[in-house]
Amino acid sequence: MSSLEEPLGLDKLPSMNTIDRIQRFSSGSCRPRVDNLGMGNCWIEGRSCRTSNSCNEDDEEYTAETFPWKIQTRDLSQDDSFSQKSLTKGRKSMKFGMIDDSISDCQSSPKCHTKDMQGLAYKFLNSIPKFVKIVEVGPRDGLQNEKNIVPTSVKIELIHRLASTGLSVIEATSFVSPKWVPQLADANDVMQAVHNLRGIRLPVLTPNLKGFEAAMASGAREVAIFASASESFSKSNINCSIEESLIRFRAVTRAAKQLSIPVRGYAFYFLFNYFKITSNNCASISVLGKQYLSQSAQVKVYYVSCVAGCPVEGPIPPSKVAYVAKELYDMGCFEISLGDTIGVGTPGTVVPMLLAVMGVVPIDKIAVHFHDTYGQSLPNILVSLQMGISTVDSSVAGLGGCPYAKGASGNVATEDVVYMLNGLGVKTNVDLGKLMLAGDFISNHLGRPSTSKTAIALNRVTSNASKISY
Ligand SMILES: CC(C)(COP(=O)([O-])OP(=O)([O-])OC[C@H]1O[C@@H](n2cnc3c(N)ncnc32)[C@H](O)[C@@H]1OP(=O)([O-])[O-])[C@@H](O)C(=O)NCCC(=O)NCCSC(=O)C[C@@](C)(O)CC(=O)[O-]
Repeated sequence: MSSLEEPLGLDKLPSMNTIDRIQRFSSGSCRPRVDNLGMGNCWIEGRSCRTSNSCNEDDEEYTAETFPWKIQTRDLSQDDSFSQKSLTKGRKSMKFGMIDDSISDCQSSPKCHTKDMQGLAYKFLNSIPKFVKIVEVGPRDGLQNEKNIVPTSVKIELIHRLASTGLSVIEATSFVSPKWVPQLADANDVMQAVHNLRGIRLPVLTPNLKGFEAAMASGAREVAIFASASESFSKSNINCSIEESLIRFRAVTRAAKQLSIPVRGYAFYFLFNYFKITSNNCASISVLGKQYLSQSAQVKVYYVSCVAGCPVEGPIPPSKVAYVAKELYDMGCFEISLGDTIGVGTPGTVVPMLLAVMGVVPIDKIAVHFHDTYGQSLPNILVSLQMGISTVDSSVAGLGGCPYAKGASGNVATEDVVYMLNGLGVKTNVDLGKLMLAGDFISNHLGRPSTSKTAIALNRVTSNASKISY
């Protein structure tokens, strides 16, 4: 029998459809409900009732304490008096949390306190989209940095498994120079094998017209271009300046438009990149005091995070990211994915960056793409959702750890994103169990454990359950 500290099994995970509950309460009516949280089978004005005509007053305390946002009896977004109070009177108001110490005036009266606390929770959760599109980038961003070549057949199997989970977008590969990214040299073979998958979008990266033409020949029907917000790193990643890259990308978007091919744009804002530098200019490159050495002796490949700003150009302002994002949007990209490539961003830096981009690109065209090197992806995603972003990039099993840069890890794990969204009552259409099978498949092939904490916890439950002797 698993003890209390064991994680819940897949079939027992709480699936609070919080957003629906809040809206349901504001109508004040009671509706019978099947509730796997044991929260009673009917709610009136946020109180858990056994039947629709006998609400048990005692439950209110239990509910208020455990799920303060559930006792929502009015739609606060219309109630200016409350929002004005929490917005204006608070001395320590947080930008998006509206936490201020005027709430403490309510401490003495439970009624007032409960209502204010419900209001805060409502404000934290109400702006979160009801549906989030997950863009799975594991087969491309996840695998591109793998040192050992993954067989084409394994890449194809991974895409098929991901396609069975309910994911609607799976980034399949890149049509880039095999000298730069040997792992994806089999791009054509992969796309020939999967391009006919039904009901799934399979975008591929194309840095220039050559890549675009190769992608079209392979059967690809959607492409992605990728620009950086800092000169020096544009040169290291795609061997040209930002402006030159934009010229190249305009040629790709023009060609794509003629064939009605949708183009996604990536804008890197915390640049993760690599300089191919000879030893004599190593000294100038050491941001964060760390230098990551490549495996190859003859060329030192340094991975430099420019979170503290570009070692050459200094801080990269969000306005620069907004400039690149707007250029990509204006040339016809249907969506702009903002990439925190080595995961150094925090909610404190993500918010101003998103505000800058939201000033020039419609919010429903913005996606966020977080790597989890510093464990900041989920808080960064949550704050993005609270700002209204509804497209999140992620990588099954958290693939993408860079074999050259010690400590640099992959994208946020898709399993962890789905678990958090399920818990928030946000729909994704992704089956977590099937997703974990895909993650197990690729992790077993790579010979290393998944970095998804959700997968690790749930797999532990399954293995414990299988050990229980009956
Ligand atoms: C862009 C180039 C090709 C320019 O590279 P270049 O050297 O400037 O290009 P070139 O025109 O001089 O060509 C050099 C060689 O590459 C060939 N070539 C030229 N273009 C292509 C192509 N499309 N596909 C295949 N081959 C190509 C070309 O034919 C030539 O072959 P050679 O004559 O030497 O035999 C090179 O810099 C490159 O491939 N870079 C790789 C960029 C890359 O894939 N980076 C990783 C993806 S971005 C990313 O991961 C970040 C993101 C998006 O995930 C967001 C985030 O995580 O934050």
